[in-house]
Amino acid sequence: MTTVSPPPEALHARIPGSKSLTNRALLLAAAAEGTSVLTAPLISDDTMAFRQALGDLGVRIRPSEDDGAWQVTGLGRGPRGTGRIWCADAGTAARFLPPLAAAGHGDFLFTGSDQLTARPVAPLADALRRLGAEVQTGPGGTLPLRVRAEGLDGGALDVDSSLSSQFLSGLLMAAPLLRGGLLLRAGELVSRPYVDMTLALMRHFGADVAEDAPGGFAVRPTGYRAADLRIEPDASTASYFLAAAAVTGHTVTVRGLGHGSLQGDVRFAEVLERAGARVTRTEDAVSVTGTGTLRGGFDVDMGDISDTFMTLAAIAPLADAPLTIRGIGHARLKESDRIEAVARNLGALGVRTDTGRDRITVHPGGTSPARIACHRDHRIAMAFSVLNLRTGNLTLDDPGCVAKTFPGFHEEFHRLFPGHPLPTAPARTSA
Ligand SMILES: O=C(O)C1=C[C@@H](OP(=O)(O)O)[C@@H](O)[C@H](O)C1
Ligand SMILES: C=C(OP(=O)(O)O)C(=O)O
Repeated sequence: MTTVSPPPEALHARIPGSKSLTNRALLLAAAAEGTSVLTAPLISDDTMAFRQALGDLGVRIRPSEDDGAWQVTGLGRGPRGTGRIWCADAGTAARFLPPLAAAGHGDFLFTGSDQLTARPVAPLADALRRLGAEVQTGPGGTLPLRVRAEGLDGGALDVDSSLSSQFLSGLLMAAPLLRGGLLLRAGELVSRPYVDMTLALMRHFGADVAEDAPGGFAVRPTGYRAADLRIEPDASTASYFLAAAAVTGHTVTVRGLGHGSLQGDVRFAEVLERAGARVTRTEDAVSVTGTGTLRGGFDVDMGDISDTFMTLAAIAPLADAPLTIRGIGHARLKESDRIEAVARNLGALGVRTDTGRDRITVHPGGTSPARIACHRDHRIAMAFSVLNLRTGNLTLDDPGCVAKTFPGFHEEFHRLFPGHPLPTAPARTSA
């Protein structure tokens, strides 16, 4: 990757804030002593659900005087009380909030949509039980999850992080509130860059956390102190705009995602580079320029950046040779079984795919018109919108599902690429 200035003719994509940074910052500010200001937070279904849930746990969050920033007045401890907390579709809420509640005092019932209820929380429930909280889950270790707690002493714990890194992130963020701190050991760990993001934000809010050995974390019982944070644009969302550059031959620049980004998904640009696109990164921005063709014939492990695998898989039929994406077994446990959902949708277009437990191979070709089944999964809607810039013959069965992370996706995509149709009904917006 070269580090020269982005080309002057670039289309500038206006990418909203990172969901993962917004929800972490909300939680850490909520647990901190004092008032924190979060600038440029994401406003979408997932972050509004998280914000509402913290409000229900007694945290005061209000708009600041200027520019849509949020002022969060922290509790300086875990929450106290009794109540039912709605997590909607947000995996981050279901996996980050129960450990915070367990570090507080009371009786909390976490519930969510049918989609979220189908996703696992058992490893988190087990970990909280071993720490001394009283925890019940629904059938098969899913939501609803009930936590009764009188604070936690802490100790040492192995955490099963093979299905999702969110269990580890949730426990890590609660750890400074435990009476004796916490030693956490993750065995097989998926989505590692999200854990690094967790550690960086915990330190920003004053925590003392060290990685003593690979996958072994020591957290001291310091609590948190308030801190201000500007939220970076969402790198997973940026992937659709950068991929659009790659397949259309335009240059797209995203400001705010430069060298120092805290998000692993910025590395999606490197995958596009392997596929033949020109990529530049500066201190402040990433730019991708398409070359008109997409190079296939390679095999890439996207286990660390699996939210972006569908962005590549959806455009892979345009490549000049088959493409294999590996390491993505955990993507079967997200808003949809993403390997299956991508394979079926590509199949409907006439594209050949081979799938395995944790991989997919996409073969070139196929241009039949199709109605894409979104499975209420925002990333399917956004990924196939990129392919449609080239094929022009796809429709989405649920364009509004983009609201989970980017309610204004269709408008911004249309602004940059007028060939992208605006949906007749606007996306649901919870703001
Ligand atoms: O911690 C986070 O903010 C996230 C972690 C990832 O989940 P997994 O760890 O389940 O892969 C990612 O897919 C999700 O969108 C956000
Ligand atoms: C998997 C995702 O979300 P979450 O796990 O936070 O619900 C996602 O946004 O792709």
